[in-house]
Amino acid sequence: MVRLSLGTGAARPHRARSRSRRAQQGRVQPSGEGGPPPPPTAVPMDSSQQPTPPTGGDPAADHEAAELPPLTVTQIEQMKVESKVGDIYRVLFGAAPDTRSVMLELWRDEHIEYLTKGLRHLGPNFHVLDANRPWLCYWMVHPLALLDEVLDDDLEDDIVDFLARCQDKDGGYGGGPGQLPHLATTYAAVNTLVTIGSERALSSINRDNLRKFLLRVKDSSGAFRMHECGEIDARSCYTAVSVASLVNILDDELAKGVGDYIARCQTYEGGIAGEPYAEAHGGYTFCGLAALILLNEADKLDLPSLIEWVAFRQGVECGFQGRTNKLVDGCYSFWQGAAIALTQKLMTVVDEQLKLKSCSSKQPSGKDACGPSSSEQSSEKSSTVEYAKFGFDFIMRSNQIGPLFHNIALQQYILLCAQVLEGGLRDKPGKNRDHYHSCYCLSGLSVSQYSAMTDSDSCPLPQHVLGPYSNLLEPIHPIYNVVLDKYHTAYEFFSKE
Ligand SMILES: CC(C)=CCC/C(C)=C/CC/C(C)=C/COP(=O)(O)OP(=O)(O)O
Ligand SMILES: [Zn+2]
Repeated sequence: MVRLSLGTGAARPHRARSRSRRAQQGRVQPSGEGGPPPPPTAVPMDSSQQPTPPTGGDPAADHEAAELPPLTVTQIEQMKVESKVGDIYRVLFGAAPDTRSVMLELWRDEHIEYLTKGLRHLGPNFHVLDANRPWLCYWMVHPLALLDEVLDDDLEDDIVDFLARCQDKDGGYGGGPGQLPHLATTYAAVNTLVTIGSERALSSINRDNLRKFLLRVKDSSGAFRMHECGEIDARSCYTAVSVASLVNILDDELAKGVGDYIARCQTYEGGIAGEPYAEAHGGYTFCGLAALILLNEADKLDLPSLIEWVAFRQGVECGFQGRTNKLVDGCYSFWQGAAIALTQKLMTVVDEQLKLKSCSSKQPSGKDACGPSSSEQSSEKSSTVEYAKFGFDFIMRSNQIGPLFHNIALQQYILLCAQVLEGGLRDKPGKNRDHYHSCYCLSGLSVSQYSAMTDSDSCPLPQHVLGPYSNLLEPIHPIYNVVLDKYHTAYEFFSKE
């Protein structure tokens, strides 16, 4: 096994940590409206149990004063009574909650420590995931960026060097040095490099070769294979389109036929399956919708039925399930949460489709009565399309409607059920933490915190951030799942080329 040696580079003075604009605004006391949502009814509750008694002391005493939101004991007690957080916690963990759980606090320092330690020990500790090492980089680098944690320069350089060794001489990235290039690890490597964001990181991506690799894995149907002779699914289409769009190499040749393949993956339930005639799943629903937006072909989907399917995947436990009749899982906070958040900017298409639906239900020749469908209009698109602009324009667009899921309830699931006290996040209570779930639970938390805002990078109001305002994460570009500031840097960088 080739070992990734991290943290061994020559020491350089560290950059000053620059907290973001949002973090600099400091903590804001949550307003009354900002309290936790109503209790999730499916979590079994013992009605004979009273909320946890007051601790009797100053809840701030355990923590540095500067690190605490200005909540009084009475306010915390009131929150406990209103939200039954104490009850839920006791049922889940069989113990009285600590103050930070009751306050629904994001355990930032613990998560940062867990993720940073993981990055520093990437070589020897993860040999079981030897074919996934760019993923491991992404699953740690991205949540650290969400937490606004700046990596040491030498660590960043080591990651850039390692990913350069995973880059195939003929394009694309393998799971480790010398491994076959694969679309999933290519996506993970490109997103990691964009998140690092330095000139060195961005210029290490060989775009000409990446385009050749993408053409090699493009099937005659238009869809993509995960690797040469590999499988085709909605995930391979998304990862190909996402990296091509991000590094500004997406063109008609790469785009041709992908949208039609993805549209064929939408099922009778409304969600998107991995392949035509398979079962709708949150992971593929995100992939399919995100890819279609990057291709400016979201109107090829039946969006009202997609929205309905995703919205009903949020369970009484407050988290999302990945498919019908399955258990909720923290990682779907992103796959389902981001999919439905994306539709908040697609309401014009949704309205048009609803109008067409009502026309065609009134008269079979609804097409004549209502004019051409948006799909018919989209086939008239010009052939000199600036594809990278679709990702850019989409994020600059305002949300046309508020959240179509319970954004506060989702935050409650992540903070109360998915967080591990020692740092890291997980699928659900009883499961172990891991870097994949840490990445996607925090990505989902960010999406839900910003979902009530009209503009994607404006600061959410305190009532949209469950728990102390210091829980607020960096916003992401939800199509690529990279932190928004990092996306803008990459967009500028690759627009110049
Ligand atoms: C960018 C990229 C690579 C995206 C991948 C998207 C993604 C998460 C797809 C899910 C794949 C899948 C069928 C999981 C089911 O697992 P399961 O049966 O263990 O879980 P379930 O019970 O929750 O359905
Ligand atoms: Zn999961």
